[in-house]
Amino acid sequence: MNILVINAGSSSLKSSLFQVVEGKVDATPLWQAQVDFTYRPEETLIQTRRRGGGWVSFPSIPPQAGINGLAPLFQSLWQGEEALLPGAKAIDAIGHRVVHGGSLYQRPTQISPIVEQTIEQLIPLAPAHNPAALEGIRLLGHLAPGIPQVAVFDTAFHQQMPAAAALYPLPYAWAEQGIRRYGFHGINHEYCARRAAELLNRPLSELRLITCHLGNGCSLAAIRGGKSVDTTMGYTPLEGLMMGSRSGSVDPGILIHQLRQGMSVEELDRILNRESGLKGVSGLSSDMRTVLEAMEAGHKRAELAFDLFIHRLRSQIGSMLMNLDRLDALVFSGGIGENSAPVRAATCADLGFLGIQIDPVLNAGSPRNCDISTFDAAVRVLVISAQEDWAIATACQAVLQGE
Ligand SMILES: Nc1ncnc2c1ncn2[C@@H]1O[C@H](COP(=O)(O)OP(=O)(O)O)[C@@H](O)[C@H]1O
Ligand SMILES: CC(=O)OP(=O)(O)O
Ligand SMILES: [Mg+2]
Repeated sequence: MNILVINAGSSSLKSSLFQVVEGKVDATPLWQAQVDFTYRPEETLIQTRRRGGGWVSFPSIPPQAGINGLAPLFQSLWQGEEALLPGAKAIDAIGHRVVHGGSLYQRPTQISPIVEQTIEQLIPLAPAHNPAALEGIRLLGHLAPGIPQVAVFDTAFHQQMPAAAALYPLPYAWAEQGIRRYGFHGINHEYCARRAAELLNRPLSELRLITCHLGNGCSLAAIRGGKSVDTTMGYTPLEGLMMGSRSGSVDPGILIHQLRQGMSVEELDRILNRESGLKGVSGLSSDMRTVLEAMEAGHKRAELAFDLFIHRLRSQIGSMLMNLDRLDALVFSGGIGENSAPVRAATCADLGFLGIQIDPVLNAGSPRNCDISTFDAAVRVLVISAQEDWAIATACQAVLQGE
């Protein structure tokens, strides 16, 4: 069985082709692609890699062509001399990451016209994400007709959160209209919880975890016995932590003020989603690497952006902690969580009173899927590589096998 995964984001797309071997999705994909639509104004960066090989460039497309312009990339899998598969029919299933599934979808779901319609209806709640997922679903439906497609929702893992965590203190009628906290990055929070249980060699059912997904979008989850009991993102992926270019939570009074001053809704949306966070405060970039480099070179606003990021991260870890009766492990994942020793060190600094203490040598040593806490710390601190694509393929396999 071959499963193609499409993980479409607002400005990038990741894709992987997995093989099911002896009933399990093989962790190493046969093929991977990374597409960056923001690489240059006139050029999309497309790179592909086959199992065992290095990244190679694939002919670029104009960024305005968007996901539809990627038809040759996907077709290259089953067409031409270099094709990996004998025809599109050799793909047994296509799995898509869909960021917002609303209240309807609590588990991965095979895509039908109704599911597609719902994803479309949810665009206002995830305007930077759901349109890309839809474009991917439609493109593959066209390129590989008849192959089952499965939507794996980032919201699904948080659907069981208790009402006190899932609702806002707003008029209850709003909650009845669906204005409630959904939470996101569930695919990776759930994966991290399972992987943490493996690394700790303990049953997931008895673990109390806080998972930190720190990528371009950032969120935390408090996980009790494998279930999400609270998370920092809410109705949209704008709530919660400070992110690359998103503000995270701010006083809604500020938004009312700006609207009263005449700012348009579109402008406010753009500023909160694209011009805030690390980018807005540093004035430099939404990329943590750039912020860290500038900080080392003495750039004051980069330092301020970093300090704000850490302050909010620590505050919200504290908030997640209060949903648990103890903490077994704090998990770092996502591009920042996996790669930035300074972020992990600053997040865990002086938390010995909570039983959190990391080993500076282990932390600095490019940890991958391992424990970086000191040997006697009560709380384990783990670094876990996000494997969203593999998790999507695994969910996709389960749906097709009727599990
Ligand atoms: N070595 C590193 N040090 C600090 N930050 C890093 C490092 N490598 C990647 N990052 C950061 O990870 C973020 C992107 O995370 P990623 O999970 O890849 O994004 P996405 O949410 O788009 O999947 C960027 O802010 C990037 O700067
Ligand atoms: C939901 C979300 O914020 O996703 P990403 O981190 O990929 O932007
Ligand atoms: Mg991501």
